[in-house]
Amino acid sequence: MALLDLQDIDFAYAGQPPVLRGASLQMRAGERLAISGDNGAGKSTLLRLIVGLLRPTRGTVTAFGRPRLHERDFHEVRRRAGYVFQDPDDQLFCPTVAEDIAFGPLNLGLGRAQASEIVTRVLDQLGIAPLRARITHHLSGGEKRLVSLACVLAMEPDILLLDEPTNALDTTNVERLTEILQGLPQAIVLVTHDPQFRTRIAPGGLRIEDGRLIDAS
Ligand SMILES: Nc1ncnc2c1ncn2[C@@H]1O[C@H](COP(=O)(O)OP(=O)(O)OP(=O)(O)O)[C@@H](O)[C@H]1O
Repeated sequence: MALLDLQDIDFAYAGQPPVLRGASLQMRAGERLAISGDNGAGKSTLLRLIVGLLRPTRGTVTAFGRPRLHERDFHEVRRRAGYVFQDPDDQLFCPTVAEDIAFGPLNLGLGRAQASEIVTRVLDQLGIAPLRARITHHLSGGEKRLVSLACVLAMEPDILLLDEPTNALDTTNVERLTEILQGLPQAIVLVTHDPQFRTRIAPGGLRIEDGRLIDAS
């Protein structure tokens, strides 16, 4: 079964020319796929369509074996597809790092103690345990990005949707992130402008050109 199956997607923002025109992609469990394309080509738009933050004007989004049409269909998709936004300030909204990471698990109905264990685990996994009690708003750009990833990993998603995850990271943290992602079992859709990072995470790739996804490998 494909985790994701997008068929012939058209999309335009209101009053704008089309961004996507007949875009299709399939992803299977554990697969890694890089999406490249010029600035404004529609990469972030494609990720938003996958999780239902936007709806196509034509074409179908099938995720985890089911067609997804209505808002209620996308609740499960957002739980199982961990989306790390391009801008961490769109992702982080709690006063402290620990609260931000615990938010998703608590929302799923886990108890305080269990959520706290998850916070410890993902902070350790990303090597950012000292950030636990920090005020999110005061973190550096790179720290925020790692905390965004921690929030998503805390939900144990089946697939990660990563929008420019190396933005604002120094060389050491890019290296650490590369090793972490290489070691994860999840499928990954990776949007990045960094060719070296792309090659190490997702050798196979697609490129958005004129609204279509074409083979870039
Ligand atoms: N909310 C919006 N309303 C109107 N137009 C938008 C909106 N969001 C994005 N766009 C436009 O849609 C096009 C695709 O944007 P998108 O953010 O998907 O590109 P991208 O490939 O992710 O670009 P980048 O590499 O610069 O991040 C761009 O021309 C952008 O200006």
